[in-house]
Amino acid sequence: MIDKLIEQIIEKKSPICVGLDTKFDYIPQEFLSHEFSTDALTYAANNIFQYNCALVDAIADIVPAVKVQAAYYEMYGCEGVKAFRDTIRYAKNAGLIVIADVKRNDIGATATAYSSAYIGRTKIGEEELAVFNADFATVNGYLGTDGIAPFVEDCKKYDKGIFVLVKTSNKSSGEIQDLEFEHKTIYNRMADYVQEWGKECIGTYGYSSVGAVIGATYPQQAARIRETHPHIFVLIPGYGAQGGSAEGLLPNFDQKGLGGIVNNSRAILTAYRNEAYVKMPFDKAAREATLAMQRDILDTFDKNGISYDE
Ligand SMILES: O=C(O)c1cc(=O)[nH]c(=O)n1[C@@H]1O[C@H](COP(=O)(O)O)[C@@H](O)[C@H]1O
Repeated sequence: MIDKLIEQIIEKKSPICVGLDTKFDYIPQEFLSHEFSTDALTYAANNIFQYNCALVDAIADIVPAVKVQAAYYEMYGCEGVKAFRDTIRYAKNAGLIVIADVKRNDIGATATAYSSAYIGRTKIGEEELAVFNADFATVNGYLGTDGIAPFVEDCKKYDKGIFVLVKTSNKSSGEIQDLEFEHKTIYNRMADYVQEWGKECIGTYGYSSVGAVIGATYPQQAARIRETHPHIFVLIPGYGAQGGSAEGLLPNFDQKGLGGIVNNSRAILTAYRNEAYVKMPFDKAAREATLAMQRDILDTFDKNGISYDE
């Protein structure tokens, strides 16, 4: 799966993932459907799905992927989870690669069930069903190898991928991840495991379908990880609303502009509230904000001799 993602990144010159962390409150009043259906949760979930469809239509030709963050759907109950599933389907039909941001993990047997749900298959009698059928899922590796192995198996079996949390973007991520043991930080040790777990999933560009999450807010840590983990492809959240800069993304990338994909959720979802785009409809504003992000990254690449052209 990593090769398919990389091919789209090269084709669109866009190492960008739009985050569909869609809250009902983000939807502008004028877009809300007027028929207040059966109950509030159904109403919210239907509107969220419609909003996502309009956003996907607005950005599908300029980005390779979307990341659908499950928490923003679970908060609307079963109806929200249905919107999550339908959003994944819609984005895939639009030709996008979909990352299910579910950050799952558990003991091996239960991790197998999570993996079946998001990237594998659920067996019912003779049938095998791809339930949420995302291309990638985010996972938490801090339970160790038995909690990740089922996901890796499904990556191989069904040509899927995972991103394992290594160094997260949030302020308190250092409380545990930066602790040192035998002269190595916990996050660096996790990166060692990610490289080991993914060694049979390396594609033609030299990156593995078993990737890592490293926040844009921690460029020095990203540089340290990159020194010794050349095969790890990185999902990089934290650009935009969390303050990560294009300069700070550089340690993740090689000279061909490969090695990572940068997520941006709120700053694109709610771009219509930004002064720069305030007169635009939300979908046009989202597209413009995405194009501005692409320019920012490509200009920074250019200044540092990084290019998608041969
Ligand atoms: O796994 C993630 O995607 C993730 C990891 C991390 O370290 N930090 C982080 O912000 N995220 C997710 O990335 C998105 C960031 O959203 P914005 O800050 O609005 O761009 C949210 O969906 C977070 O849950």
